Amino acid sequence: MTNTADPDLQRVQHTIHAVREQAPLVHCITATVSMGVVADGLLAAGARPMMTETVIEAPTLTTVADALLINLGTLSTDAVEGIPATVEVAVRQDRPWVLDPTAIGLAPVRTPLARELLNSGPVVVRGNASEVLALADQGTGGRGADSSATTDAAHQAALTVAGQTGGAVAVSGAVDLILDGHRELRLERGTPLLTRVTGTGCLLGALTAACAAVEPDPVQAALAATTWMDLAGETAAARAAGPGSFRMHLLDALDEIGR
Ligand SMILES: Nc1ncnc2c1ncn2[C@@H]1O[C@H](COP(=O)(O)OP(=O)(O)OP(=O)(O)O)[C@@H](O)[C@H]1O
Ligand SMILES: Cc1ncsc1CCO
Repeated sequence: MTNTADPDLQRVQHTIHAVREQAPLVHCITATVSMGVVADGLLAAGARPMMTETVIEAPTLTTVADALLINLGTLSTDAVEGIPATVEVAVRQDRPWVLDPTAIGLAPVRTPLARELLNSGPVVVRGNASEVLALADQGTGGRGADSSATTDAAHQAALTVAGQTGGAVAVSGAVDLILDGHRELRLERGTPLLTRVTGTGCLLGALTAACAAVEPDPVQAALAATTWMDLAGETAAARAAGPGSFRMHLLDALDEIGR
């Protein structure tokens, strides 16, 4: 990233440097299919991952975390029990936590759980357009984990969710939308290759939690994480032959940004 007079971008650079300097410990309850890329992506960003989801361990381990990610991607029976108790610890300790309501809509357990969790004040809700629409009860979700709606279609739903949490909402896609009750930012960066590797949205949620650990403004934290991901995606796309090498180059590019 080059230096710029844009105050938002300067603050993005500052947040990325702060993640590298402070190496926040991010506890992640995330989809089993994305655990590897989430942990490796956090390490590439200079943060420290910790993943476990059981009620007998996750709340205790979260007492020493700097931020928490709750991703409902492959919601296990262990996590159904572990998530509320772990969120309660983060809230009690005044640690930022991020909700990624992956693949809600059709699923009968995660959908009401995600809506209930909004009452516990996630600093950022991060999801694709279909997930944010379903969260606000304005849509039935995508087919599986992918979005079937455009970011713009989820604008009103994002405002509704932000009104419920008092925090920020980040809608990802070809266009990324980040807003709270007062501000709105749009980014048209990244690469379609980010949709060809599983868990890049989950990793974006984890990066958002890492940024929220060092940046108290939820909109700025979401902006820093989204910019980081999108720029790394662009660099990786220029080097990759396809999805396999893109995954490898994505981790390298996340590591390079902000050094
Ligand atoms: N068509 C696209 N062009 C450019 N960037 C994209 C495109 N689609 C998604 N992205 C980027 O990919 C990243 C992940 O967003 P995406 O919307 O694919 O998440 P998701 O659907 O929740 O992902 P997953 O469920 O696979 O974890 C974001 O940084 C987003 O900006
Ligand atoms: C493929 C898949 N299924 C549930 S979560 C997930 C990863 C993308 O969110």
